Amino acid sequence: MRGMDARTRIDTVAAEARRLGDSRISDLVSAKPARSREFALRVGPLYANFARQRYDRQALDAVFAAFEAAGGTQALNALFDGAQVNPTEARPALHTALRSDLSSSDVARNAHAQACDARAAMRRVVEQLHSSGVTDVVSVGIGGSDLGPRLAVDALAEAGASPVRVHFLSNVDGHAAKRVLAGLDPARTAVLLISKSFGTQETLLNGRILREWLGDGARLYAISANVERAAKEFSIPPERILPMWDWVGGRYSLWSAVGLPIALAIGMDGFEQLLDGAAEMDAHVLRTPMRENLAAWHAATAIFNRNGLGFGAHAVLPYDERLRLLPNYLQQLVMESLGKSVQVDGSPVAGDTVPVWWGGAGTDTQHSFFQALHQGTEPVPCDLIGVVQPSHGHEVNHRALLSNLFAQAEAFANGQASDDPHRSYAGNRPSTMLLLDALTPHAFGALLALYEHSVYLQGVFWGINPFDQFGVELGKQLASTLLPVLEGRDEAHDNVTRELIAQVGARS
Ligand SMILES: O=P(O)(O)OC[C@H]1O[C@](O)(CO)[C@@H](O)[C@@H]1O
Repeated sequence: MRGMDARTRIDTVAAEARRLGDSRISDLVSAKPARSREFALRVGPLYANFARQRYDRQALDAVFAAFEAAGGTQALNALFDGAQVNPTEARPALHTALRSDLSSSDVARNAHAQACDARAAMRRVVEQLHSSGVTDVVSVGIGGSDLGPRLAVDALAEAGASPVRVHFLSNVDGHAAKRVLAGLDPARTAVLLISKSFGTQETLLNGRILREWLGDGARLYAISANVERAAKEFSIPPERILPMWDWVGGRYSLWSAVGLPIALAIGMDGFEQLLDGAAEMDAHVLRTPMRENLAAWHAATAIFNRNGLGFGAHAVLPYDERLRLLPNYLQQLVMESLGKSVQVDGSPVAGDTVPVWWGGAGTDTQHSFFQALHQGTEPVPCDLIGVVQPSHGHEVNHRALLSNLFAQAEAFANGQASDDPHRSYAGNRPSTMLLLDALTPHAFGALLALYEHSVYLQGVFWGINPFDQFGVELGKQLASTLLPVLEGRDEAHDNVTRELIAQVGARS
């Protein structure tokens, strides 16, 4: 098994899916009643049930063996130790060092020490802003410098609990700035410019709008790995710039000072609980054999559904309004990490990699796209996510919410036969159920860390680098060449683009 290449790993998974043939989820469950318990794991506040997937123990074990053959355990150690797991950019990816101290390597220890210093600086900024009379904070950033903090604030902030309201501005579309600024008072607003590179067009342009709008630069802060550029272009003094590092990927950065909007919204203690939850998942993932390892189960499920069953989409369906932005966040985490067609050595991948990830919050989405999930021609495997204890007192609603969550999972798996083909449900549609005890910062941190580690293990299985994102560069380069065309200073080189820009000229 050892040294098995990616092609063989994928073939192994496909062979297991073929062996299982048309096995139905309902048959797998009824043949082995213990499956509903045995295909479930708990890590702290997070429970996961995989009984309604279309594999059996033998298939799962084959995927775990393939993970091991791909060097999964060593790869996890390499990640935590700060080895160069991002070889195309010659960097480690030490997001784990931002929240846990599980490796004794010098690189990881040094990173953890820097993270602790940055956290102390964050605490000072939070105290300063909470006691400054500032009522609103606008966080300007995009991608990994926006989606994680935006999700966490939406999920965890209780209205009125913080002295400041936190707003987010990401899109280069000026309507976004117009909307965010409407109703805000520049004299009582602070602005955070968050950009690892400080070279991102959207953030620089929005940052300039905000700096001008603020008038007084005294309430302008930056979080960046490019301190010089932040200081130079926006004249922000060093004490108002918090660090980032090239050893943290943007989409893995909410645990760093990039999470300042979170700390402002839920308090620094809440932010540290978030880190503790992620650290609990880190310890579990690093120390637990594949067969009991929640991230390995989650990754194996994704691999089986993609390479075994050939499904091209995956839905994230949180049954909690507070997690409505989770699909947006996971789209970047998963698709920017795993949307690759070449292996680390540059050779083509051996089979399909990431499917399309999408989704939305239940029960709203039941009334929009669930029709396709139940009766569309291709099953869409999904993660259904529920929260056991709500933080509201509307118990009847909460029971209704949970009844819908469990009902959908049952309907996906079991379907329902009918003589009328229009009213027939094929079922046999795989789903994983994730249940959080409550949506605390700790549980939320554990959930996000689970996804990060699952993504990493999927990358290891496919032999790809989950930490680069060169695919986003071409569009950025072309946009920069088309800017002078839109300003009438150059000609477009592509015929269709030239025609489109002529339309803009004629109508504006
Ligand atoms: O934090 P920065 O450097 O502004 O980058 C923002 C985002 O842009 C990307 O590079 C993709 O365009 C993401 O990976 C990153 O999170």
